[in-house]
Amino acid sequence: MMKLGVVGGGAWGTALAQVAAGGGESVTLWVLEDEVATSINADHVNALYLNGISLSPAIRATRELADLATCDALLVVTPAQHLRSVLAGLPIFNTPLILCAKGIEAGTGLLMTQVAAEAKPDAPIAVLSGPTFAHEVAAGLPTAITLACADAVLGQRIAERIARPGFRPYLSDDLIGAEIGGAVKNVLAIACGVAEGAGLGQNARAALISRGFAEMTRFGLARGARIETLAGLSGLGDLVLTCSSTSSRNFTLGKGLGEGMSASALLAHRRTVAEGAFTAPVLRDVARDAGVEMPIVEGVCALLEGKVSVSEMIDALLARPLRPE
Ligand SMILES: NC(=O)C1=CN([C@@H]2O[C@H](COP(=O)(O)OP(=O)(O)OC[C@H]3O[C@@H](n4cnc5c(N)ncnc54)[C@H](O)[C@@H]3O)[C@@H](O)[C@H]2O)C=CC1
Ligand SMILES: O=C(CO)COP(=O)(O)O
Repeated sequence: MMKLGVVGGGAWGTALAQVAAGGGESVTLWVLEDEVATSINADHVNALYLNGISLSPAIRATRELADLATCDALLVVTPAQHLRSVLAGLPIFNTPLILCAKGIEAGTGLLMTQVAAEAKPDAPIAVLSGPTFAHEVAAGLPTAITLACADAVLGQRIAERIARPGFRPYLSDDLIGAEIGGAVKNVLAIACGVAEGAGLGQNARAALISRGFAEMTRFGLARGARIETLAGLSGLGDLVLTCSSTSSRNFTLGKGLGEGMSASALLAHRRTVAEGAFTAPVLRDVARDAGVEMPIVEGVCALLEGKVSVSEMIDALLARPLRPE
């Protein structure tokens, strides 16, 4: 039995630890905050990030990255902007890393697989991504997810280790496709939240999802992703989920913007992560460099940066030249 560790004790890391411990196997979960470690080890809850879920007693929280050194594989679930620093502190070399963050690194424009390859060049890499609200997964509700791994044998071993009756990984070897879907959909979910907050109606949301998917596809294909991955769980599946629900932090951030609040007010003092706010400007920049048109992403950036009002953002999208679909 593969001994799994989890790096990151936010909502998703905790939910994945719950999945990994689902058969009673012991799981070590590295967390940043003392209070999270205490709450998990003493009371089997993560009151800060995943309140209301009873966790398996087989999950042991630690604040020492060194405690993960004996694991056979690690689910890495830090926010995207902290991946590099946390990997740098991990005392492992060739332990397989299953990357679960959804974002692009600010400053470098690198995807999570590229950051991991720089930080741990000898570690085999997999990507786990899909339409997966943490609280539903932790509660055991039915969920399907993409597990992308270049090494088919390793991918199969990981899939068998994490599969549960209600948690179904689908295997792929398209790591780039799997990670691009998750990174881009967060930015598009902000746009859909804006439409909701501004009361623009359901037609507008469907248009943003469809035209957003066209942007995701253009960007993904330019980076070597495969269309079937983008149209699968980790792309379109996650886009639809995140663009349709106030359970999404990104959608909720957009809703606040659409209601007229500023990004700085909405992002100040928040503990949980809305990855799209960090990914939007770097995605815009790498897309521009690659000559890929992403008008919805451009609009979200301008709104986050306070350069346009909500109505100016919407008007700019509606005033674009008519063109074939
Ligand atoms: N919550 C969800 O439903 C899902 C989240 N994800 C992805 O998982 C990743 C983690 O998100 P969540 O678990 O939801 O986080 P969260 O929003 O629940 O918690 C924030 C996390 O950031 C950590 N953090 C803050 N400062 C840090 C630092 N300096 N170094 C390392 N860690 C730091 C906190 O300890 C905490 O674990 C994100 O990329 C997110 O997009 C993916 C699928 C589902
Ligand atoms: O990635 C997610 C669901 O698949 C969670 O979305 P949010 O980060 O917007 O809450």
